Amino acid sequence: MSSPRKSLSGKIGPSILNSDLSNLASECQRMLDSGADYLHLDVMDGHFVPNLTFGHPIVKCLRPKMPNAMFEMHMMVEPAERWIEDMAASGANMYTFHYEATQDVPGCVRKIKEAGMKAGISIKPGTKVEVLDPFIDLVDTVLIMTVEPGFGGQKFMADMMPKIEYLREHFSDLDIGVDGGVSLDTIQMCANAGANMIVSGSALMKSDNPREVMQTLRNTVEDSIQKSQLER
Ligand SMILES: O=C(CO)[C@@H](O)[C@H](O)COP(=O)(O)O
Ligand SMILES: [Fe+2]
Repeated sequence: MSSPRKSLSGKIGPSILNSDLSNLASECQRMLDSGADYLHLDVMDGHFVPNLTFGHPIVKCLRPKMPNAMFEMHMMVEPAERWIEDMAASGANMYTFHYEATQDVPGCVRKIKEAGMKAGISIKPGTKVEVLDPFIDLVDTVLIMTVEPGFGGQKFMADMMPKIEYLREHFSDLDIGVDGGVSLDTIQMCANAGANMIVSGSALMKSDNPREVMQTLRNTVEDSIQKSQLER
């Protein structure tokens, strides 16, 4: 018996990397109040990427202030497995690790699930998308990087769109995320390619009206999903 079809929806996850980190909780709350579906929290270890951000102690402090928020942890750390238990204990909902940062993808996913979180897998711009084929059934989402991980505010790499197109063509129900330089100028490309989980940092943080930007990003994705479903 085939499993029931999952219906895709457009979701917006603000990245708070380029926000005022001295006011992290209020910046997160501002994004939630503006209609964010989840928060994309970028964890960098100064080793896998050439930058440092924050770790599970911060997540633990944020959690009680926003008990119902969905925290997706973008773990730019090596080894990828290192912080699974601590992040789960601190209140993270999803642990998105990098393919390039582990020797054992299935083992890493198993530990994430055993810790009670959803699992996401991400690839850097230089990694071929086909390497993910054996692992798609194991994970909840795939996150395609459209900048070199490490910094917010970089230029969107349009040449990553074929990776998203490949995934959407082969895995029609998969939640596909895109991260890096996503803005009102680049969302149409992401939506056309088939991304449905939209991470956006600077474009939201710099906007005077993040609610309107989120709504436009979401509508663009939803329109594209509807169109592709009509074409099926
Ligand atoms: O993971 C990363 C960068 O490594 C991202 O989440 C970005 O920080 C998103 O910010 P913008 O590129 O949208 O400014
Ligand atoms: Fe990120």
